Amino acid sequence: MSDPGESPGGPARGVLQRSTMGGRSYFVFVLVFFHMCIMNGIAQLYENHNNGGEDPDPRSHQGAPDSLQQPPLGPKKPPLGPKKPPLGPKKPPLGPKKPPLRPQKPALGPREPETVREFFLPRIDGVKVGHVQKLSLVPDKVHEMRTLSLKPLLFEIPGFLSDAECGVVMQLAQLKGLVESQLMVQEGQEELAEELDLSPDEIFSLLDISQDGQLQLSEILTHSRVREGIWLTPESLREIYAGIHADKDHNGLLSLEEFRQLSSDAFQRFLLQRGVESSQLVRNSHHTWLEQGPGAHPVLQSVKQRVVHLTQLPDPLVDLSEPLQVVRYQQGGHYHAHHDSGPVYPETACTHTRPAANASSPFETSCRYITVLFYLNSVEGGGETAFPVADNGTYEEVSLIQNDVDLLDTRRNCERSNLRVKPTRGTALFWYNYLSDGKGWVGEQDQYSLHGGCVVTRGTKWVANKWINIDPDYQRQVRYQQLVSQSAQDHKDQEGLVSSQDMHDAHQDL
Ligand SMILES: O=C(O)CCC(=O)C(=O)O
Ligand SMILES: [Fe+2]
Repeated sequence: MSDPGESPGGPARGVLQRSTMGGRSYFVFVLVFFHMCIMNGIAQLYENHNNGGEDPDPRSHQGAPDSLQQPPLGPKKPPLGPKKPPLGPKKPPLGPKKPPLRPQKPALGPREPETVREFFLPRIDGVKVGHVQKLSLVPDKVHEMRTLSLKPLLFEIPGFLSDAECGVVMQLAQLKGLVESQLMVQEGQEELAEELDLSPDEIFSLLDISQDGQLQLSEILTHSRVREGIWLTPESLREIYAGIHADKDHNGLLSLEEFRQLSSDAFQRFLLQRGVESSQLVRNSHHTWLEQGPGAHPVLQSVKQRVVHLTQLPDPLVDLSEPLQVVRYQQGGHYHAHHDSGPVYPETACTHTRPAANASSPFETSCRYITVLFYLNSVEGGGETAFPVADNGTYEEVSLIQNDVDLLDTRRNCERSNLRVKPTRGTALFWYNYLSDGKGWVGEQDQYSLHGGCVVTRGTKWVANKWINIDPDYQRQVRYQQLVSQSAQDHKDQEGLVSSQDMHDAHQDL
């Protein structure tokens, strides 16, 4: 499954308003349950945890960081590269296994219609779990980067940030102000639901994975762990069943007959009236965003530059990514397991390249190719980052919840995760949310990159996320960068600052 932390359930208020009686009510129920079940399997898969209603930050709702949404595109962003030196020489050595920045061009398969790829994303070789590579990220210091898993490709770099830098980032975040990371009621999925045209029997059949004519709790939860932003557990689902008299024969299962009789009014009313504590949400934290471009605090700029070196990506890709997200969990805080970015489908639009998209798409995700997670403090108790299925032999969605044990539940089952990283101040984790497509670009989502923040049992936990946004659609990424560069250029030209040669040189990196 993809990120459970985003608007999977959908439009409680809208549905309540619309639900009347009889056939209409039934139809609405179908929509509601479709939300619960199918939209989580589809729409949610398309989006990432910060799109949709959980995140009150406007840049999350609308997709892109403020600086990327404002036309013209680039005032806050540095120009894309007219003056940049070639990519290779300025990168620090990463040890013997460093992949070439411009490997031999692989066969491209079906010929691409517009431009041939001229750029190949570097991808660091993990070699094997436990492998250590030396990095020179800053002068006079050698960092060690240890491979923690190959699925996902995940590394740990102790001391990536100094104690003082961690302090500055936390202070800047506090100065800016943190907001709750999750809104209760998710908006914006109603129209999507109305486009759906499935009968209750069809929905039932889709949910009934084992095809035994009964819906088990795990079959419901596999498709929808989240309702109204609330993390559903087997217990809470039983409570809902009891509250709306769904399970008439009290056998813990929903038959088709029981399923057909469910009323959406009752279901919605139960959830909304029950009242919710923050511990029952998908995510229980506060966060803010810090820009890292020119004019930002030197520490933030320096961290960004270090990320460029770490990832070996060209500056523009990092510059045009989301700002730094700083997150604070208070005692009792958590973040259930999720993917930072959604899977790739032809219809998927990336938030950051939306200005360069040809057509509007109903599905949007942040397209976070890489996550760099910084621990800004060492946590007194709990708060580990869990990777439930890291290096698992297989990834099976249905195996994530078995016998009432939900591996994605970081409040209860973190200790069952394949990998847990204890927060240590200054350490950075770094992983790829996507595989390579084998042709030097972004491939499939790496399902093994599921991760979450375990409940903080003592003290406060501070982390920061640097997400590197890259569009799996190479052409769209190129178009977007050209657009940004052109926009920045237009600005400069108006001010008489640059020559046409500079314009010509733009985007040589991509
Ligand atoms: O808090 C953690 O350890 C993980 C945070 C995370 O996954 C996120 O913010 O996306
Ligand atoms: Fe995450």
